[in-house]
Amino acid sequence: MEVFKIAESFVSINGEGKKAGRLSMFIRLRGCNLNCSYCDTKWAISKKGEAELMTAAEVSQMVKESGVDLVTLTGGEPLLDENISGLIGSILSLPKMELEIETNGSIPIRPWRERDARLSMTMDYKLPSSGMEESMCLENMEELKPWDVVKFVIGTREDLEKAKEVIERFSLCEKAIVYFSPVFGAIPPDEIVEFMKEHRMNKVRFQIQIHKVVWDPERKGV
Ligand SMILES: C[S@@+](CC[C@H](N)C(=O)[O-])C[C@H]1O[C@@H](n2cnc3c(N)ncnc32)[C@H](O)[C@@H]1O
Ligand SMILES: Nc1nc2[nH]cc(C(=O)O)c2c(=O)[nH]1
Ligand code: SF4
Ligand SMILES: [Mg+2]
Repeated sequence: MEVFKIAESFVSINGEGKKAGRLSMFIRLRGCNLNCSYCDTKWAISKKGEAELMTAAEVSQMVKESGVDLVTLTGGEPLLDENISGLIGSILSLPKMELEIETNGSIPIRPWRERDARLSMTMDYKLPSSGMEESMCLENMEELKPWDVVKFVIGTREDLEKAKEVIERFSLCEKAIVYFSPVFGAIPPDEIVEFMKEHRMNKVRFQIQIHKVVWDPERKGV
């Protein structure tokens, strides 16, 4: 029986993406293949370290008992787990359950594309200030569905220019929902809005991580 390394699980309001503001059950898997300069979850990058080992059936039972109707599968990098299909299937077998997967843009999303509109991807494009841009899997740009999100987490002016270039090169606003979000505390948020105004980026949405405003930004489990 496959087990998953759950670094933490909790119910909170969703602080990011198109379902922001709604209650969600967060399931954070351990282990990541990248090491973004700004990562706010560095403690979960290593495969080692504290984790609860749970089967897909145990996770879906926990979700069912939680009473929420949305799951955010995050990490670390959730798509790194070779058995992740089993966990996705198990969560989606719960009636009316919605599932969003936070993924870093370096892993092909194709294997999970044919499933169900209840499954959406929130996929990052890692910009220069992350130090991880060369790991981006550009084939993913052709796999996006209209209900997916592409998120640009922006730390510098150079990041803004690069995000604009990538949006135009892959016509991203025609393919998915596009967000700009500041690296928390790294760039004045109004600089991002001014850039959007200057370039009339009518289809890009601006977002700040809500949970970092509601709680101490360093706090885990929220
Ligand atoms: C911790 S990551 C886990 C999922 C996956 N590894 C990824 O990078 O998408 C979840 C989201 O938090 C964002 N994030 C991490 N650190 C951040 C920070 N300091 N400020 C803003 N967003 C951040 C990431 O860019 C990603 O969109
Ligand atoms: N409240 C809250 N919302 C979130 N949305 C995405 C998160 C993540 O770490 O992937 C996250 C998180 O860590 N907390
Ligand atoms: S890919 Fe996600 S979890 Fe991994 S280092 Fe970057 S932000 Fe952190
Ligand atoms: Mg987070």
